[in-house]
Amino acid sequence: MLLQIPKVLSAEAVQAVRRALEQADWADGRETVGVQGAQVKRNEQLPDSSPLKAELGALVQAALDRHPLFFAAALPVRVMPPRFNRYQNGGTYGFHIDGSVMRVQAADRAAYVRSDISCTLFLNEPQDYDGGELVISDTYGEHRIKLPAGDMVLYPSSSLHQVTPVTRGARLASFFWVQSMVRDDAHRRLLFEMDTTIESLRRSGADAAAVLRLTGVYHNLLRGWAEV
Ligand SMILES: O=C(O)CCC(=O)C(=O)O
Ligand SMILES: [Fe+2]
Repeated sequence: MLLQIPKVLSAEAVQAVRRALEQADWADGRETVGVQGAQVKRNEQLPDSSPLKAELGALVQAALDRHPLFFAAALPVRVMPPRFNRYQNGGTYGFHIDGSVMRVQAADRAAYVRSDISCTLFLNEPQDYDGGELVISDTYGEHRIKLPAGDMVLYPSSSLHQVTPVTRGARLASFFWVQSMVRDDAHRRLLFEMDTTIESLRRSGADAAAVLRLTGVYHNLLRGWAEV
């Protein structure tokens, strides 16, 4: 499922993150990627050891925790600490596939996250730069994504994707991966559709007993599919 989640960060939070990123020390994005990715990756990132990365990452993670749509769509069990990237002067990240299993910290060999879902949270406005589209290729074709600051896209980590060259200005984003309690994307989508439909039925004042039974079906499907 490819889903856009609006307003993960407020305008004020976006401003604060962007101001902090203006002062930041950036590193070559190839430091956090394998051989395959390094051939096509031309961008900058906050180093994993950077205190600013930890601070801004915590802010993003807190915003995700408050967002009901993120929980409903991702059913997160583990989230990689968010990273931050910048593309400018032709910066790009050619077609690649994200690593399937990631270590949270190089020193901690026990902490792994399986990447079920990839997320990009846009931190500046589409009119600030040319190019920099996130192109996601799946069985339905190619989707080109470029969102307002504060909005996020999530998509299955099994998809090939690229970021097209930024030919004017700079593109700033936060990106991270989620291990979902429901590994199968098709199951996750069914649960998301059921969850949001139950919510609209509830809001429209539908028959409470029927809504209760449907809620039971939702939870019993989740109980069957969840790995926690
Ligand atoms: O910058 C983005 O939107 C995506 C970055 C990406 O695909 C990656 O770092 O694996
Ligand atoms: Fe990627």
